[in-house]
Amino acid sequence: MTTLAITGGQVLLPDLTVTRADVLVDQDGGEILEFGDELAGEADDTLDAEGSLVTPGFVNGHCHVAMTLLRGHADDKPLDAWLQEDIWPVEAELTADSIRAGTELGVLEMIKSGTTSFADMYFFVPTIADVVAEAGLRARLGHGVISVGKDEEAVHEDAQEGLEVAAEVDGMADGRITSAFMPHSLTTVDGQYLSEYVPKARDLDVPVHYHANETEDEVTPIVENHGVRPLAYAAEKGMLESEDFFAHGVHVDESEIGLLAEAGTSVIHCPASNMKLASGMAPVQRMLEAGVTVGLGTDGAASNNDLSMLDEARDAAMLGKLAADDASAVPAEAVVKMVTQGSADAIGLDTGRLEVGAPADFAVIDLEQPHLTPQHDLVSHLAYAAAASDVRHTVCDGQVLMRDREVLTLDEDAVRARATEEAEALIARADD
Ligand SMILES: CSC[C@H]1O[C@@H](n2cnc3c(O)ncnc32)[C@H](O)[C@@H]1O
Ligand SMILES: [Zn+2]
Repeated sequence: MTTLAITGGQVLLPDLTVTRADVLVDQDGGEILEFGDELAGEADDTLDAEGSLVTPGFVNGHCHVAMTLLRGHADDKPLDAWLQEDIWPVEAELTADSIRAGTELGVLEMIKSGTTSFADMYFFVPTIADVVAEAGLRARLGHGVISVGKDEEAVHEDAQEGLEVAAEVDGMADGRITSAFMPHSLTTVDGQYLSEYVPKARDLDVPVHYHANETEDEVTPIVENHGVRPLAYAAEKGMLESEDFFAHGVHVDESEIGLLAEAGTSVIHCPASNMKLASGMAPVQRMLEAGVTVGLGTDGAASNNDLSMLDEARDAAMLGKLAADDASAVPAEAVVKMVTQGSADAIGLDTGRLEVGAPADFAVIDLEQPHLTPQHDLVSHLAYAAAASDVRHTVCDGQVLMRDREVLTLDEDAVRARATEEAEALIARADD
């Protein structure tokens, strides 16, 4: 057995207490073996965590990772105009090479900011899976299916691709990659296709992931055309199972919160995207009180505009208070849970907690920084003060992906150069 010891740090436990301990990891099995003192002598390799906080690797519950190529391309518009005028015309020009370059850039940013797992809905998914496998992360991946603007044959091809891709990538990279069927949203995929293809996803035994209740404009047509709120409509379409998860949940009413709590369907809250597109404020405190599993996601880098889950945690706490008009709402403990166990549970990955036998996924945060001094409460620091650049080491499945801020699985300069080149070529094709 090959082992790794993370030594000298303070460790964040699942109950959000912090304890001084070394952590011993089985790198072959990718799991935590032991917490204790002086474990360096027992290990083949060590990672120094003196003056640092050892936390579970962060889990990004909703992303479109290759959208890093569109970061800063189109800002300051609401969702519909942004997608239709700026984003979709450029995405029509994406190639496998651009997706590879954008995904490499996105996973590089994730590793540098302590994210070890993510859920992703996009195009050219086998290429995304290759990059995830090489970079060493965990991910639940799916092809985004859209019916609007397509003839019937094209929609069937798209939905079929969604199923085939889910079957193809599930279990790749020694099980670090899993999949889902991913219809884009309740308004961009016509009901007849949801009725036909969601049961086929059940036959594959994969969850369903989609966008829902993001803007008022998305709620109104469903109420008008189907006579029910969007999540009741989702339930009619079989998309409200306990393994399913959807992004946003901004405009949900009490009846829908009740449906979610009963069904066990999870919500991925994306506060930065919701603020930037002015979509609204999700009732996160209400959903938590009702027992809904809430995770956190960045959404794509074009509506955020970064992939840092520490930023997302702080945004969730701040926005949650504003939404509830209550400073005690969505406290530090809640967002630290959301960015670890909450997102992991929501997207159905067995990670997000540091205990013996759990997957060896870590972010190690350097606490010896002015903005993290003094250290009254490390959970408070994680929620409100720590930044992506404080992440020292990142470990996923027992493998060191970043050591002392050097990413070991990707060549940072080459990734940035390729992404710059591919992003410029993509925009040029779209402008032609
Ligand atoms: C069909 S692949 C995914 C699709 O979703 C688009 N997208 C990015 N951000 C959002 C958002 O906040 N709401 C809805 N759709 C979004 C992305 O550009 C892809 O086209
Ligand atoms: Zn999204």
